[in-house]
Amino acid sequence: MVTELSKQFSLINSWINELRNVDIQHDRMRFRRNMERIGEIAAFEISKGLEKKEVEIQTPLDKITVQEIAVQPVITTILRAGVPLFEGILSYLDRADCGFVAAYRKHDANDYFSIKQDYLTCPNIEGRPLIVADPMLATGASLIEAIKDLLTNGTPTQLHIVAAIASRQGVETIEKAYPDAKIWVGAIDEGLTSKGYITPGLGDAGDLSYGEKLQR
Ligand SMILES: O=P(O)(O)OC[C@H]1O[C@H](OP(=O)(O)OP(=O)(O)O)[C@H](O)[C@@H]1O
Ligand SMILES: O=c1cc[nH]c(=O)[nH]1
Repeated sequence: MVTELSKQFSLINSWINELRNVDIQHDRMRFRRNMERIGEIAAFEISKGLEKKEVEIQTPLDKITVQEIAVQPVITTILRAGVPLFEGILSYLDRADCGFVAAYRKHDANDYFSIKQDYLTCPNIEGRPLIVADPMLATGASLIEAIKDLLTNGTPTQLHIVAAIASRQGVETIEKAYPDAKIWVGAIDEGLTSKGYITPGLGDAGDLSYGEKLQR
């Protein structure tokens, strides 16, 4: 199931507009903060579907029985572009555990690329909700590789994928690979270039957050 968070107009539309706008997106602190804000909204939406439990707390005046998250999720991301979106999610789901995957596009002489993954560190996800943050769901190849590896750490109760911008093709690829996943995306764009860039998209999320990388 996919939820496009900007479909119903709200503040999130303005933040996505700023991520895309060439006159604004090079303000790196604002770019990262807008990614974080999308992560915060996604975390809030995800929290509505988390399993709840009843707990009793003591106020200064009385006891009260309230609802709390029953099982804390594990929040994960793909380095490096995913970090600001991840930080936004973690700032709301602030008792979660966290995991990290490093993946990059390795280009060949014809500029075709494959996904190279060389780092995974993640707590046990058995019986817990798993959230995977990846700001740009382009072809979906990075997410598929990352999730495949993450699932070696246990079977989650729920799988949530959070992206700021996704291509229609990327969403369909993930839906096919993980039909039970809940996909939370800021906006879905129709285009994907031959080099795997979302159009109109926003360009390179990692470079805009942290500086232009040297090609490997
Ligand atoms: O859906 P895909 O086609 O796999 O592409 C999406 C990947 O591209 C982005 O990473 P990028 O390589 O831009 O990040 P970096 O700057 O952190 O290397 C993004 O964070 C995804 O991981
Ligand atoms: O459009 C895209 C695709 C992959 N990675 C990005 O940063 N942007």
